[in-house]
Amino acid sequence: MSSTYKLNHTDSFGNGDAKSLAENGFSHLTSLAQSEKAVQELLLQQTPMQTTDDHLIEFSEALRTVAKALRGAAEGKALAQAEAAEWKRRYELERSKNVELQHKELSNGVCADESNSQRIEHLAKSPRLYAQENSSNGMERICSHEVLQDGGFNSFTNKLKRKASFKLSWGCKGMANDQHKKEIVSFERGNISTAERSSKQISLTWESDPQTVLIITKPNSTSVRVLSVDMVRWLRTQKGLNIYVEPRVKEELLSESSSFNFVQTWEDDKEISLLHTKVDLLITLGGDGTVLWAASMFKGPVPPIVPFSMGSLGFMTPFHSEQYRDCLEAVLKGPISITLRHRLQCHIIRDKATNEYETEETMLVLNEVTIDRGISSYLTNLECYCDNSFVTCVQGDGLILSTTSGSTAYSLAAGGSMVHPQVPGILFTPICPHSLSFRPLILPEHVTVRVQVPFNSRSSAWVSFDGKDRKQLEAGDALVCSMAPWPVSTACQVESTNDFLRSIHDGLHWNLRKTQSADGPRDT
Ligand SMILES: NC(=O)c1ccc[n+]([C@@H]2O[C@H](COP(=O)([O-])OP(=O)(O)OC[C@H]3O[C@@H](n4cnc5c(N)ncnc54)[C@H](O)[C@@H]3O)[C@@H](O)[C@H]2O)c1
Ligand SMILES: Nc1ncnc2c1ncn2[C@@H]1O[C@H](COP(=O)(O)OP(=O)(O)OP(=O)(O)O)[C@@H](O)[C@H]1O
Repeated sequence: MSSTYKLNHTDSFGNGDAKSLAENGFSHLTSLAQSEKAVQELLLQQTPMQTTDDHLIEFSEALRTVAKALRGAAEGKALAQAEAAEWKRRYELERSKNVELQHKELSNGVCADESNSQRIEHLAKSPRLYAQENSSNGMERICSHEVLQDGGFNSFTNKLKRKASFKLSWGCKGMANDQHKKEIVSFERGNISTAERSSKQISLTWESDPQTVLIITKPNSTSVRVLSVDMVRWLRTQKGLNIYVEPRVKEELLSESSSFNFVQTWEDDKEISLLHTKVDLLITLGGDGTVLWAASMFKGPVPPIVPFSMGSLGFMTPFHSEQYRDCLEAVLKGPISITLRHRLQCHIIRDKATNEYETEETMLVLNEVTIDRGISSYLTNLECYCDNSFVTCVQGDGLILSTTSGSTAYSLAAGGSMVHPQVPGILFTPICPHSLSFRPLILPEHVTVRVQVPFNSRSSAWVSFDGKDRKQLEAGDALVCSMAPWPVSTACQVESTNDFLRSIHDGLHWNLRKTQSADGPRDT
């Protein structure tokens, strides 16, 4: 029988044996006393000038050690400040949302019972904890719309608005029982085994009928414009849905016919920030850029997206516009397979910021965040850390931190691997590194990556988010990046893996080669 053992988390310092430590400590003391004696004997033999030089060298080494320690402490502080600011931002966001809902409820005259008010109080104090408690109480529904959107108090918010609810379930294609089984790691009797895989094909099943659809369209395209007119009319007359479009599109529709005045839109950013509470389904008409654009409008939870291909490549747009009616019929009925695409949340910490709350607005990316040399002709010099551990210094044109969805975009062009979008991870791909040994990395999804422009950098660097919103990073500024809690779910044509393979075959002609003919030399 193999021996039994326990798996434990250990800290990075390790916990050595106390006895051997004491012994080591004793032998250190003895050797220290001996070396001190040796140093004294040496000093007696030396001239006064030599002694002064030695002292100066020793002193400068000590100063260097202190400077190194101070730099380490400053780096640790910057990271802690970034984290504190992010938590504060989330806390304020949740709190203001809850207070707003509470006010709405009072003004609607709905009498909140005691348990609801306690829950609101609890949420306002500790939104994240509440969401976790709620989502881990052994229910089969492990990732519900309500949990992502409202922190779990759906019965209360249902009184305030009408949103279609749905559930996500993890299961194998074709399996009758698609109930999610948690991944179980067992280490009984010294044997480690996993019972279930955590990430299976995900399907979305509506629990109540979707009622509101948002349509986002690529601008300046006649075919998109023609299709959007037809689709809006069909969704309204045949499906009786409420429809939101961008202000530009509403104008286009009204210029077509005044009968489109039922179409809704928004006026400012505040209204955009509330869209996720009203919209059940998001339809995009365009290419991958339109999907990126639509996702970037949602700084928090994103409604499920049905992307129609009206561009040239369409990695994330599996649906054909010609059959849009059949496709939307199927989606509105459900269940549908989805790809849950992770996003990265990024924020810039300015060296000039005087306190930890002075971070800039958090940016969410579906493809990647890129730090490059911009218009500068010098090499970028970027110090990279992963959870406080030094990774490397990028010297080249720049660095791409990509999601797995973005692995087939810019990261691919820079030599990164193609990764199935359902794999959670952060790709660390250099752009033209001036080194023969810089291979791209894939980091696990739970890490925080920090990229800093060193104080002695010759030039500044530039950040862009999904290829947009360029910002300058001066010496001393840093970009902090981690996995966002709000993924983007896109409907699949068949299912996630089939769609991914189809897109790399059709879009990139991956590994296309004429098949070798059967005639010719063979192994005997
Ligand atoms: N050298 C490069 O390959 C390069 C350079 C700059 C930007 N980009 C990519 O362009 C994206 C912005 O896209 P856009 O449409 O707004 O700009 P765009 O109009 O310049 O199009 C960029 C191209 O990248 C494709 N693309 C976008 N996301 C993709 C994905 N996840 N998988 C495969 N291909 C994808 C698009 O279909 C399009 O053909 C950026 O996020 C970046 O990934 C690539
Ligand atoms: N609703 C929108 N409002 C403003 N800009 C948009 C919108 N939708 C898309 N864009 C921008 O338009 C550009 C082109 O969009 P998209 O990539 O969808 O079309 P495409 O270039 O024809 O398709 P493909 O990328 O497949 O070749 C992108 O830069 C995108 O950011």
